[in-house]
Amino acid sequence: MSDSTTQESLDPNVRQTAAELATGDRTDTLLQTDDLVKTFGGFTATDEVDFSVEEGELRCLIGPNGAGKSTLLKLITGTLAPTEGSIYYDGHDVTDLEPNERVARGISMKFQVPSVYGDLSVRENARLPIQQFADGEERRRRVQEAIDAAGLTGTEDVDASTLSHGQQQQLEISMAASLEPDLLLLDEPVAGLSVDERAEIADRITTLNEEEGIAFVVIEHDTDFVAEIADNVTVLHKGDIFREGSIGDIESDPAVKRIYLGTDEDSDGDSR
Ligand SMILES: Nc1ncnc2c1ncn2[C@@H]1O[C@H](COP(=O)(O)OP(=O)(O)OP(=O)(O)O)[C@@H](O)[C@H]1O
Repeated sequence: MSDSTTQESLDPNVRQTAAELATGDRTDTLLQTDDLVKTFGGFTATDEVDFSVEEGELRCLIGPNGAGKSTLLKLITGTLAPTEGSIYYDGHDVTDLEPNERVARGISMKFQVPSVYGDLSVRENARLPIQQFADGEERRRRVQEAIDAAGLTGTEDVDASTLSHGQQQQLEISMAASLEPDLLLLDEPVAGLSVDERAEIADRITTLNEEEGIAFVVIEHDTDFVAEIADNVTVLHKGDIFREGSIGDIESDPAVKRIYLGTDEDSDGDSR
């Protein structure tokens, strides 16, 4: 959905670096958070986070429980409002936009818990996001494509509650992808799934990334799954970015091992 027209490039909210302004070049950064802070009462869940995603990138977000991963994704979608800081998407400041306005800009999210409507059929669920912008034959075709892409051909009329957990996750990824996002955020998409279901979700994510150019941020605990899908990994710890790199670099980093074991006092002299 990103479309940098001449009009948009005159938008006073467009953020460009001094170098870009000097040369007229734009980078390929799709998302950038700037000193993003979220506090709950006296507790800081994200602490001045500068997180970025390039166009078409597939990035995994890992970190111990409570590191602030889900909070960061909710700030990006607008489900949570930041305490301080800014979020730039496709060069525009989207910090004050409502979640639905961010969806219209191209940010889509699938939450940790499947949120398909169990008492609606597979077809009715698949139709929900599509009916906002397509009707008639185009709507029918796109709904069927979403169902087929989820591997659910033949289940169109059954209640979604009768699907397996893995099928519900597939349906929900289809629903998020049918909004034609440029950035899709997935919070633990394979939690509780079987080995076969995990492989199918991995396939689905890499296909959407490679064939449709959708950039992903995927929260995941299983490093084998991360290694299978991700170009790049960000490690979040105590609400801030602790490391970024390839999964190979991250897995062999002793400081990362320590934070997972909860013995990280040596790495930053702090514990939370
Ligand atoms: N609405 C809230 N009110 C108060 N505290 C919250 C709220 N949401 C999150 N937190 C706290 O913020 C911290 C970060 O939570 P978050 O869910 O972002 O972590 P996470 O890295 O996604 O963890 P996990 O891997 O366990 O899902 C946690 O200590 C959590 O208890």
